[in-house]
Amino acid sequence: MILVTVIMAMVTAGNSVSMWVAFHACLGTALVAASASVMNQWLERDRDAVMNRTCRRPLPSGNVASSQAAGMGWVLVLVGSVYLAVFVNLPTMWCGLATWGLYVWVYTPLKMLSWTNTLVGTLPGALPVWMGWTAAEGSLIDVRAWILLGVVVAWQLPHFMAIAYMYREQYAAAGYKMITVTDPSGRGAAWHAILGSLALIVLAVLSVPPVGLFASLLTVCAVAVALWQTVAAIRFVRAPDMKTARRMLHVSLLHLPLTMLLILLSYWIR
Ligand code: HEM
Ligand SMILES: CC(C)=CCC/C(C)=C/CC/C(C)=C/COP(=O)(O)OP(=O)(O)O
Repeated sequence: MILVTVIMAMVTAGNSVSMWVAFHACLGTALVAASASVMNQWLERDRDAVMNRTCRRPLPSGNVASSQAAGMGWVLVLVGSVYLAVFVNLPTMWCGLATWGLYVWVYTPLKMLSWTNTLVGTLPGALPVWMGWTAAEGSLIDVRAWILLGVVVAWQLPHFMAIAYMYREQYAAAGYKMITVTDPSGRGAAWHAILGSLALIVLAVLSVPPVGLFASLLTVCAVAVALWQTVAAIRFVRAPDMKTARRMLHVSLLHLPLTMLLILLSYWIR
């Protein structure tokens, strides 16, 4: 899904991108993102062993040695960054390194320190959008680059608050300071999800602007999808439990691809 956000941003940046640049941008992003995942699992190997959700991963299950993982993480980020610099461009490489640094060295340690970690984590989750944007030679002072970033930032709130609630006991056992651990009532998580969903309604209008009849129909669809996410968040606020949390997660997994499709359609008919 990260790569789908990259492709969506590349297309909507407005400069026609060759298939080769698109391919190189996706492969380079995948290499740097793979490194981020490996480094995250290397740093969290002991805590991953405690959680049922993560204990079967390669490091805690003993299939990969700690030194192998660390080596692989560093090689992947090095190869991925050089690849982006050579085959795409330097701004994309810098966006990739910033995403990687924020995820591995800011978000990952912050999970042990403060419930604000998720707010920080939304940035590396969304920044690949800017990798696609810069790969297409888009300017980062263009307001549309910020709107697209905002969509993926806001989307992660209902997405992850559902997960933080579903696995709150495992997170607590591993020592993570997720908001559902520091506030087990689920109310704090629920409000994050509501605010994220409300922001998604505004961002739906901004990212799928109603300029013309068919475009307005697409705007209505984008707002309807964001409202669907908001209703799931409201149900979770009113009764935080496994059922309402799982529903909110499932809606989020449909919300982002649907919104990206509508953004692409509204770009193509312009
Ligand atoms: C703060 C940021 C994020 C956090 C903390 C987070 C965390 C998680 C976790 C823990 C799961 C596993 C749920 C389970 O085991 O039941 C998950 C699932 C998923 N996430 Fe995220 N995520 C974040 C951002 C993103 C982003 C940016 C994308 C893509 C654009 C994404 C796409 C997905 C998808 C497709 C799934 C379902 C597939 C799976 O269970 O592996 N997430 N997320
Ligand atoms: C180009 C590049 C570097 C892309 C990286 C994008 C990326 C990995 C985004 C994930 C965002 C995020 C905060 C995930 C949760 O990790 P977690 O540690 O909470 O998940 P876990 O508990 O399953 O390990």
